[in-house]
Amino acid sequence: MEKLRIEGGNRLDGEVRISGAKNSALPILAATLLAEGPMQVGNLPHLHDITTMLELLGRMGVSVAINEDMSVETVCGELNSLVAPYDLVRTMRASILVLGPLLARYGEAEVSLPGGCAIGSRPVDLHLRGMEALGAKVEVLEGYVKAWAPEGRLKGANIFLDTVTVTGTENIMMAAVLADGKTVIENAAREPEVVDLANCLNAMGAKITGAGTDTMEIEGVETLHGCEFNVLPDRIETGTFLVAAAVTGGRVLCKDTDPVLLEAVLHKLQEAGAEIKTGDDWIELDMHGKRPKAVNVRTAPHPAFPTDMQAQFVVLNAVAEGTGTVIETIFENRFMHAQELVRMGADISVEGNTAVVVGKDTLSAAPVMATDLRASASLVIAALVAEGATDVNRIYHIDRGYECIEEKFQQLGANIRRLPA
Ligand SMILES: CC(=O)N[C@H]1[C@@H](OP(=O)(O)OP(=O)(O)OC[C@H]2O[C@@H](n3ccc(=O)[nH]c3=O)[C@H](O)[C@@H]2O)O[C@H](CO)[C@@H](O)[C@@H]1O
Ligand SMILES: C=C(OP(=O)(O)O)C(=O)O
Repeated sequence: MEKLRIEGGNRLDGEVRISGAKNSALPILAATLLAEGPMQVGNLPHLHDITTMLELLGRMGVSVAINEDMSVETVCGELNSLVAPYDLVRTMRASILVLGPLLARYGEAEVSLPGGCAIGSRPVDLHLRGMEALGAKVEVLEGYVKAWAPEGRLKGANIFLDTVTVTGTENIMMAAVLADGKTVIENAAREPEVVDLANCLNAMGAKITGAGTDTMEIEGVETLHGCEFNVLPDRIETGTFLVAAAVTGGRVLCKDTDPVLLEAVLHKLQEAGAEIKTGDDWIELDMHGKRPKAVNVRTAPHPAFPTDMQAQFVVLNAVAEGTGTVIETIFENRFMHAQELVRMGADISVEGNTAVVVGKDTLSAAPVMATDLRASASLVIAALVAEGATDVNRIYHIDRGYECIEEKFQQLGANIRRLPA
């Protein structure tokens, strides 16, 4: 298995281009199933999850072509399969996002239940209840969700989500766009990726209002057409590079990003002592050689502090001046990085959903194991400041969510390389 070897101690300094957002690209690729006519999706990040989604679409019978500018063109007509099989779904939970579009346009779908993952149980009950509210019949049999629309077309409905769910909101929105009548989703997720998907669907001819608020209204239409759409910048990749620069006392200019997408994160970085400057599509962080100050963080749905940045801030606190408390309210088991960081000399105690992190002057290198995507990112950041050479193992997690991670860090002056299996 490949690993990353990182020699810590270099202060990061430089510019990095931020890629398109994985969590926006995946639902938008799933939405191409709804388009009668060609769709062109640009600013796609070069990631394993994107390849998996394209493979899933291809297996179902969507024609997929990659253009010279790396945008993807899809044409989705007659499909030869309405099944998302286990071998693909098990590597990527976001495969569940084909459920809504398939039901909406083809009246049936069979999607393997996504497996458990290291950050919590992650059920999909709210997705399924949403489909039922829209008139679908849903059965879970032999590990597969089988859903069909007995009348051929789904029917608009009022749906209240008990818990704010990002992919749940996206799945229900994609099911509702072709339904007969109006759907209202209450307690909808407000994440920028939900808004990006709604913008894309509207560009395809959908009638969605209220995206970005907790109440969305969707007036069903008969058909959707193709369009050209560029996915928004990755706010989590942006935040990861900002934290990496901060913990090394360095400076980074993130280009092709959007400061509006990560206000809560920027606010915490300022509280940690970073100087932050922003423009329309860039963010510059400068620590001026200083050590960060510990900050308290509590994750919650957007616009509050994102759970996908929690692990990175645990590392920031681990090397900061003072003690920081990190509370995880979204996933019940998202502190797997804490144990690995402790092996690098961090002082972290986890009780329930709270990690108390006492800042240390320095961390020390140790072989560590990545357990999930953002945990992997946090280990890389820790290795950048640790004394000695750290090997981060099981990096297939990181390749799900970070494009060319070692090249981008090298560009900023880090000593990092990928070692073959
Ligand atoms: C591909 C993608 O966009 N992934 C993101 C998405 O994941 P994902 O959409 O899977 O996360 P959700 O927003 O659905 O999860 C939020 C909470 O709701 C619970 N829940 C969710 C669905 C459901 O049917 N029942 C239920 O109880 C979950 O267990 C969790 O406790 O949002 C998460 C929260 O911002 C991010 O960490 C992920 O990076
Ligand atoms: C948890 C994440 O992704 P996924 O929902 O694809 O597992 C993430 O992006 O941090």
